[in-house]
Amino acid sequence: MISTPDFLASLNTSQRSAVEHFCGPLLVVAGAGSGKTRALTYRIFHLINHHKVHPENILAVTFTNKAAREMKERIERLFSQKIAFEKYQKPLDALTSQEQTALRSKVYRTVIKPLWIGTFHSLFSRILRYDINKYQDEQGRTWQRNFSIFDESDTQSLVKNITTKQLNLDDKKFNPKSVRYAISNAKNLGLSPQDYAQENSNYRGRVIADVYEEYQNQLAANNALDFDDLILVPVRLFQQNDTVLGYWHQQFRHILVDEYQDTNRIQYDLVRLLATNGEPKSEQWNWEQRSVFVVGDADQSIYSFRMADYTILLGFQEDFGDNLPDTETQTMVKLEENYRSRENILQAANYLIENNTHRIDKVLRPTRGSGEQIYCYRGSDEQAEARFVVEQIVALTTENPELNWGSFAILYRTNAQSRNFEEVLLQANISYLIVGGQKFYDRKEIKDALAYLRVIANPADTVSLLRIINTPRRGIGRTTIDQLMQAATELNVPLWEILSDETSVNAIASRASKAIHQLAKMIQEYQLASQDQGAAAILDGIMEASGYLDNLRTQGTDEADNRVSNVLELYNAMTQFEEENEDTSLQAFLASASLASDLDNLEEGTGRVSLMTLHSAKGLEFPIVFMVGMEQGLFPNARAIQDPLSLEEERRLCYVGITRAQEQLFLTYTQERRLWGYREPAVPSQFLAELPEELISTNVRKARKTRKTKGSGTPSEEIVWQVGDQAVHQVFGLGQVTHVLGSGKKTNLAIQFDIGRKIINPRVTDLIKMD
Ligand SMILES: Nc1ncnc2c1ncn2[C@@H]1O[C@H](COP(=O)(O)OP(=O)(O)OP(=O)(O)O)[C@@H](O)[C@H]1O
Ligand SMILES: [Mg+2]
Repeated sequence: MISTPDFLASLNTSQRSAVEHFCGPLLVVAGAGSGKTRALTYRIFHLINHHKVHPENILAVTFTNKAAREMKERIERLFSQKIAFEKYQKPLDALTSQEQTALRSKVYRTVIKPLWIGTFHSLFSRILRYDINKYQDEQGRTWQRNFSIFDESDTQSLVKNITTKQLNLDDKKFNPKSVRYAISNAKNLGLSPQDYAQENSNYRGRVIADVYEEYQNQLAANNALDFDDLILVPVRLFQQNDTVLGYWHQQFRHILVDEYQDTNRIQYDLVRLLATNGEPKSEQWNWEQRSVFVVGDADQSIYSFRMADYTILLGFQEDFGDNLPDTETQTMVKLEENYRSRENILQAANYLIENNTHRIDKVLRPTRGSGEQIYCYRGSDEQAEARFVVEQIVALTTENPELNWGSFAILYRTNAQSRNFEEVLLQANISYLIVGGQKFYDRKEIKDALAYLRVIANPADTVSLLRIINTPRRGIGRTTIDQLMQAATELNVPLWEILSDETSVNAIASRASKAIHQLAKMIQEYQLASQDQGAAAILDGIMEASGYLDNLRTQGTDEADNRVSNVLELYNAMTQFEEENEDTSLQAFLASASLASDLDNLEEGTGRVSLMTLHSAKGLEFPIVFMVGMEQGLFPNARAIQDPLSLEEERRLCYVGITRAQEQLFLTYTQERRLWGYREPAVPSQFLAELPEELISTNVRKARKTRKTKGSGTPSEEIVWQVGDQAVHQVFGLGQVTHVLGSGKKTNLAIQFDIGRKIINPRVTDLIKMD
């Protein structure tokens, strides 16, 4: 008889005590790579498995959507394993593949789907879908539950329209970008336009407050929110309406937050309101069957430019803990072992961060052998630097069969630094992934498709309606559109109300009226259909009915073909969304698309070198890390050199970078770099000098020049794939090809794996075709 394994056996004593903590507040503080995220993940499993907490009563906040997805996968694995033992007395792997699939999809449905795991933005946009109709802002503006979420480009153009067209402001004095930034900051501090005007009583402040006020009017007129509203509106709603707050307070009995050092005041208010039902601090807080569990590392706080504030983490125990009935109750756990990095890497990181004055000292002990020295390399210029990095990647993969391209990360301070690395990687025929490059959802055709869907879901969304009114061309000219808009503005109604009324259209638009009627009729049909059809079906229908896809198909250029495959990829993303989520409505999908952050790449990153900024690397780990551009003025950046507090934040960023590396770390800088168009001599970063000399080697072994490219088995490139083929993927295991998307060099495969459908590029991902 095989007994069920102890699932917490892979945790150390401190992690275990954090995981087993049941009710009341708990703060886990610890350095990088000490298993904080792991403890948080296991605690969710333990709450459900051991304490029998219902998954829908758990709210877990992650920093990215990707982290949320990984956490769900992990918890699903643990549960499937547990059930395999209980039901079959066997480990999961020993079951037949049918048994595994059936078991795992049941776990997904019953345990994972009902969990509330995601970023602050995605979780609270979901809550607003239920309750925003009960909210009113200080000027009496209201929103409906089918609200649109405007992204940065939508909000930018709203602001620009207000500053240049409505208020006739000078573009140079009131640069729309900086005005938008000021509004966003105001929202992050919880300031309304009136509050803002009070705090900034000079001319500029008053003007920005006016723009802010008008910006709010327009958001409301479009029944739209911006990203900041997704946090600010719930806070205000909870403060206004006890019933709504009471409902969600009851629902979320256990609240967990990862990366707590990077929360800002408004996000903190949300956590505090939900956990305490808005009661003032007193002995009334009832911690029975309820907990707040946060994990973080003040040394990794790197988002102060988004108002993140690590003193919130430092204040946690006082905020939540000092009025507990039982003073013996534990409110803090420290983790002191690092499981990620080799000792040399860890020592360097610890040494560096000690240069910061604003910190609490903590212990971080290595558990792994010392490993190689840290290599420091100086290239003559940025091209030599890129060549060096790529040569090392080639040499290391050739020498070490366990490494593949996915084992490497190149981390830089600013996005612009990626170009040289991309060029050399391309020449060497090495596939790479830019994390945080152009978002899938920012591509023109995807924005067009989403605009159609947004108009169907929320006809008041005039911004989206204007985007598609004559896309593809249907003979509705600029003058007609202006006249329709003018009527809408004068009557103070959404454009849709004019456009969908035959009589009004006939009166305003003579020649184009037939085309407008057709458009309105088509949108109405799909509005009706969306009441009982899933989001993917609606996309499919409207893209054909509107002639959007036909228009691209007849163009016959590579670019147009590419756009068609992107729309198909969107379709696939939607079917995947429908499989993974409880709420499959159009609104729910649109929210998830708006919130797909630039760190979530739709395509798979396995088997590719990752390129990203140091900020994007938070929470991640890679066997081999290159930190490039280690130069004064670049890293630390020029502003920070003048300002001690910013310098400390740059140093924390450097600490984050170093601690991403598991096996080996490379630091590179140049003798001379082209910056802002000029060639300038470069000065090595002061952070290099802060590392202990004995850990650093400047004697980088010569990389062997080799042309060998890596990839196991037959290169996937030569395989011709068909629907129905069986494919084995390194990570996802065995799957079946359900669609071949695009053609020739652009072919992508949709493959159904146990964990769900994925779109895979067979030219960059190793796939084995089964006979
Ligand atoms: N008790 C343990 N035994 C073995 N490995 C562990 C243990 N705890 C964590 N790990 C491993 O150590 C690595 C780092 O863990 P994790 O990502 O949870 O750390 P973290 O504290 O969240 O790091 P960061 O501060 O960078 O977010 C992971 O690969 C994880 O699987
Ligand atoms: Mg973590």
